[in-house]
Amino acid sequence: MNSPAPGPVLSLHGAGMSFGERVLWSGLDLELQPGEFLAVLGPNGAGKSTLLKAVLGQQPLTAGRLLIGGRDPGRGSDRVGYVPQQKSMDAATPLRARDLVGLGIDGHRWGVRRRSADERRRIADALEAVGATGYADAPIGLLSGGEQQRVRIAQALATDPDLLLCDEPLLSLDLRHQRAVAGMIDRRRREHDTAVVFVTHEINPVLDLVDRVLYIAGGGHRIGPPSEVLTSATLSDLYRTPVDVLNVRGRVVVVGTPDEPGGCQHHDLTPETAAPRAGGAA
Ligand SMILES: Nc1ncnc2c1ncn2[C@@H]1O[C@H](COP(=O)(O)OP(=O)(O)OP(=O)(O)O)[C@@H](O)[C@H]1O
Repeated sequence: MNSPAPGPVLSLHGAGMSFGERVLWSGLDLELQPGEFLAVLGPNGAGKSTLLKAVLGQQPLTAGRLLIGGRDPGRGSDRVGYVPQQKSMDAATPLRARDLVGLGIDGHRWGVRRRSADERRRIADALEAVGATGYADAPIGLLSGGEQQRVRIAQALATDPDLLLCDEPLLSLDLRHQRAVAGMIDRRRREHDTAVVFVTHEINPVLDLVDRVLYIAGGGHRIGPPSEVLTSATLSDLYRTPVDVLNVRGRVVVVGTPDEPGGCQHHDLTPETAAPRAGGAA
């Protein structure tokens, strides 16, 4: 395992992202520590995925500074693992799960080549860590959504990154698989001190794991522990309209956000069991 660089894994200072007149976010200050779990929330189009692209070095900031382990972000950095938004793979995709994980290690190289014993071991270890050894040689397109998601996480972790970026990794998974995927990511950060940036529309399945929430909406943002950000007062202030955050049977439910064309959105932000840590949310 890489020993994590001392100091923050990710730093944003006065960071901003705009497209023309449209400001997605601005004045964003964040220092993410090793092992920290940051959930990024917000309505469609708020700029959550664009934040991940900035961290990946694919979209330059329009203001401020972004550093990964004290360095400028770069494409293909081994320090950053990325689980992209789920797209179902064609059944005819000519790749095995094992090959997809291998691309996490050497995907930047051209051409077919034999892998070293060390690379083969790293691939096998990554698959084992997510419980995917049993289908390592199955064509990726024939795996279920939950199985494919495990393989994507194995791919993102194959280089032993200091920072794991996940874009809606729970999308279209059932409750059991949501728990399994969230648990896998949590175990990783606890055992390897990997910092996690987790973009999601559903905070509930991960609420007990989250250290801080970054909530982006309408060009503004709030950042802090769930109990401070997921409150009626904070979200009403952010949305500049009355928003209620309810605690319903252990779930955080946000009511009244103006994200939908029809007006009020009723949007279930949290999971299924256990009293959430956002205790002040009701
Ligand atoms: N290169 C670009 N040029 C112009 N506009 C862009 C560019 N990249 C993203 N956008 C716009 O920025 C907005 C934010 O996109 P982004 O994908 O970050 O949203 P999101 O918060 O991840 O949304 P969702 O929850 O729907 O996935 C969108 O309206 C998108 O069209």
